[in-house]
Amino acid sequence: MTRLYNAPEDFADEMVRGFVAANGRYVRAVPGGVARATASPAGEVAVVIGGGSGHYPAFGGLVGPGLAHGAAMGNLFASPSTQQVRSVATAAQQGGGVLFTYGNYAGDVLNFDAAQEQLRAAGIPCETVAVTDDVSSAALAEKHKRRGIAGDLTVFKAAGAAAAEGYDLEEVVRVARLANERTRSFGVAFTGCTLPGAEEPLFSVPAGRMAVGLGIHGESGIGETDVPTAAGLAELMVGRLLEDLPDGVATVAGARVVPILNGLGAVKYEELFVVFGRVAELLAQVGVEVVDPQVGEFCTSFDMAGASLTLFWLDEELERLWSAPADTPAFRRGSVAPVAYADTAEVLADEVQVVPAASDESRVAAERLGEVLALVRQTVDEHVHELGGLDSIAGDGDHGIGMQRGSHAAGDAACVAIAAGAGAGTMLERAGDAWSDRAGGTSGALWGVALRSLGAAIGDEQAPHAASVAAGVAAAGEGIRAYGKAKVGDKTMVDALVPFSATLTREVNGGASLAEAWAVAADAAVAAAAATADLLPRMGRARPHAEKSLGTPDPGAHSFALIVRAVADVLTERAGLVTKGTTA
Ligand SMILES: Nc1ncnc2c1ncn2[C@@H]1O[C@H](COP(=O)(O)OP(=O)(O)O)[C@@H](O)[C@H]1O
Ligand SMILES: O=C(COP(=O)(O)O)[C@@H](O)CO
Repeated sequence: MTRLYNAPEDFADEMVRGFVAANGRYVRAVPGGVARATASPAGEVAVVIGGGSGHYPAFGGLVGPGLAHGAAMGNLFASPSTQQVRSVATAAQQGGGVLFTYGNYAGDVLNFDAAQEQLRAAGIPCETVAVTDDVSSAALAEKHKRRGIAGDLTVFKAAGAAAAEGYDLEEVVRVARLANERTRSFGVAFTGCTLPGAEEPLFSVPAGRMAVGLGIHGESGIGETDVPTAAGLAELMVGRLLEDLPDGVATVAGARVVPILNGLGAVKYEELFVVFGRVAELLAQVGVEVVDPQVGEFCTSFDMAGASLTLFWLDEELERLWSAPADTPAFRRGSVAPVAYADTAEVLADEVQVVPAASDESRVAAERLGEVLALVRQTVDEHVHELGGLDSIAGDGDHGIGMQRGSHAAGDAACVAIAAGAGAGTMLERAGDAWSDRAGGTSGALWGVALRSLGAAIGDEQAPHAASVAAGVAAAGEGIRAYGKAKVGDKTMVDALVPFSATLTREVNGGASLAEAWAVAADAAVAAAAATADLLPRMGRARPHAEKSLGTPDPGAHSFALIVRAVADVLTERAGLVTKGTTA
């Protein structure tokens, strides 16, 4: 149970504020997360980490000399948005380029990759290493599909130390890849976590049973077994990790390894020490030389009761980098040389956004579309718990709160744009920016793409009409597919969007009004979303838990269908909004 919060939707923002207030010696707040409070040498490579909130000390707690230069801090269990990542990297970079490193999750990959493209276009060299240490999330042959869990730390630390030693970007990337290749983790859970404001944990494990192969977002394990003794758990974890040796480790005897026994939130340090006693014995029995073991909390999942073991297989260079000094809120070793505080006076003035000229009819249409966005927000509010519940079956339970944050931000941005005299196209583009910026995660990025594509197709000249709306929806669909790379049948929102768009275009081309065409298309989306219950997910968070999701519709397809259905009802009701063929 997460007991202490104000409004649940404000939890992540308030957490960051308090974290900065408590750690001003290490970090300063920047839009989107935190950057080092201390100055770094000009030309040093900046290591920028990040991810969703709810995993402290990942990610903000690992910012400081010898480790990360900045952390993009997303909403609870949702990746930071592209804007957040770009903004933190811009604040953290020192002229030597940027390494992005983070756990390998769909939302993080989408948003960090997009930020990387934007930074490169702005002339800032930028590379990425996604951490893939969780052996339970994919077979060794598909290591690139594995998730990042507590092994994030070894990669961040190696990269941060290399940057501090003056390695250039290419060399920092090499070291981060090597550390990732030589890091393996495996975890278990006894209970799921409960998000602030939620009444139920994201999953539960029957009494006396243990989920094996945990995820750090309240995803249940890949399998289940009886709860073993502490020694039995140590044997399970060490045994599993010794089956998955990294390339370059031919034999375990004589290998030097940093073990990290990580508590997920509700397992006590004393319990971890009991487990670790047996871990150390088992490693010694096979001839592993334990170096600088770590027992504590390094990547958590709120109040989840669980533990993971990471083995970091050192070579000479990695051992030197691991042992190098670091000074961050949550990870300290050795003593770092005294550092001055960063001069932040010049940083990050808000961009002034000028509203482009628009025709009168487009401005009137913007007001009507603003009402539609208010309806989207209301629809999401009414279904927020249902969406979270669907997402908790095989995902991370955040789809409701992510959609809520995004739709509220889009509605607010629409009001600001309308008040500033924006046309319909600009208003939708601003709403899309706000949606993706505030929601983060996969669906936030994709709804941002959708609204921006729709806005670009509609423009600020003419009032939207049935044909331009159908073309805009088709452009939104193409944008989402190009960005997210999902195909029909992968069990994503694309499964509802594609039939919706195809039906809308067909009906409009056949002469239906927008209201008539939208209603038929919404029926198609609702049916297609329901039919995703029979599919196995091939993309996103639900993929490692594919079988669990059978029988449950995809959350993103379902929310899409709810929204287009609600819009259909309003369009039909207010048919005055739409005139056949030409005027919306
Ligand atoms: N590659 C993708 N393309 C399109 N939609 C996707 C993709 N990956 C995931 N989704 C959609 O995103 C939904 C999950 O959204 P959300 O929970 O908000 O994001 P996250 O999984 O990042 O926390 C899924 O139910 C699915 O519909
Ligand atoms: O959940 C996280 C990001 O992944 P999504 O794919 O957006 O859910 C985050 O907590 C780990 O970075």
